[in-house]
Amino acid sequence: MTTLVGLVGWRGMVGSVLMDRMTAERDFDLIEPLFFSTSNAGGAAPAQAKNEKTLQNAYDIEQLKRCAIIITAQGGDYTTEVFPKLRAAGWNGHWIDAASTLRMKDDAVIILDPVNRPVIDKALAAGGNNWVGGNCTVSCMLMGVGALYKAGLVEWMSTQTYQAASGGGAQHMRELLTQYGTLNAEVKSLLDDPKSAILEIDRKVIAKQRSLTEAETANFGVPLGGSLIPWIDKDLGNGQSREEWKGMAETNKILGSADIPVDGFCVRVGAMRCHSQALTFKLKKDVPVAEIEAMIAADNEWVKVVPNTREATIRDLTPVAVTGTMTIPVGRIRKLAMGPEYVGAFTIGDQLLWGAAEPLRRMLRILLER
Ligand SMILES: NC(=O)C1=CN([C@@H]2O[C@H](COP(=O)(O)OP(=O)(O)OC[C@H]3O[C@@H](n4cnc5c(N)ncnc54)[C@H](OP(=O)(O)O)[C@@H]3O)[C@@H](O)[C@H]2O)C=CC1
Ligand SMILES: N[C@@H](CC(=O)OP(=O)(O)O)C(=O)O
Repeated sequence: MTTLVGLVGWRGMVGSVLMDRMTAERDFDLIEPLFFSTSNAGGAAPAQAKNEKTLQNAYDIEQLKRCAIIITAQGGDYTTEVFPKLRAAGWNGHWIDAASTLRMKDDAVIILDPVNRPVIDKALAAGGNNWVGGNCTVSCMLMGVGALYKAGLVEWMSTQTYQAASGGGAQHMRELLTQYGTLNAEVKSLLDDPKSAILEIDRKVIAKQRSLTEAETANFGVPLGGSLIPWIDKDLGNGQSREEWKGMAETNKILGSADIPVDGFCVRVGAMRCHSQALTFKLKKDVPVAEIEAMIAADNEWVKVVPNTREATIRDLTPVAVTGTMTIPVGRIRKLAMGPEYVGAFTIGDQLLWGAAEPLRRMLRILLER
């Protein structure tokens, strides 16, 4: 009998990327999907539906209990409300989740199988059934430079991120683009005149940015278009943002390692859906750059080492080059001035693909192929 797989959050931004990837990889050929909705129970399920063509109520525990596997990209509030009720009702199926709610629970594994398949297999053998996608920045980083961790070479790592608007959700992407449009409109006539003074344009742009209304900055709280925001997620009260805290906590949990120090600054920039990051490694020993490049390149089929030249970097190591692709480029790999064990690198990933949707559908495949 085909496995009944519940899909919750399938029409959201992460869910839509997940549906596209599942369709492209023919995952639906292997399952009987049961689609849920928090807002439109009784409505029509999407085209991928087979026998069950009606949307079920995503809060109906009895309907959820029918599923052997549930994949949710509905968000943390949904997980907080539904997951405990479902387990309390005796459901022992597999829960695959994009939200961060359950990530650090002892009985949950952060799934990123090209990096931590042994951790997943060990949990499966022990009867584990809670599988949670990692933070997008952490997942994209480990897809790129996981080889150095696997080889036990990393003494510590510092990361400075350049995170896209999509990390906040669909409304944040819209807000960013609207701001860009507003700023452009403000100086359009001056831009059209090649003889206009650039400092006049600059003065008008900054005046507009500073006078954006509450409605125009409702999602980010401050202007992002033409600016940046060096704080992502909650304030932990110790000087660190929650996004920065995830770097070390999740990296170590994914790897099943002891506490390798990972820290740095997480910054929101005006990119659309690719998270970029500059990494500084202190390695445990001096390893030649060519060896580091070879290790990284051989780690998985998606990572791509970009030669550390201007031409290759500006062509292949940008959000514009990477968006919508599964490729994780790692470039700018070089020894730093601090000493032979200090290595710098720059990496980028589509935060909706490897950062959110892809690890979920790959976990589904792992469960189906057992
Ligand atoms: N955005 C990101 O970068 C990442 C997000 N995540 C996790 O995934 C969760 C979902 O994020 P995201 O996909 O951005 O959230 P969305 O807001 O795009 O979607 C969440 C839900 O909102 C409902 N919804 C209401 N109006 C609409 C509409 N007009 N279009 C589509 N859906 C609508 C849908 O539920 P319904 O069909 O039931 O009405 C949908 O499943 C997050 O809360 C987070 O936990 C994880 C990693 C990265
Ligand atoms: N916090 C990330 C997006 C995200 O959803 O992260 P998490 O899955 O850890 O809550 C960002 O804003 O870029």
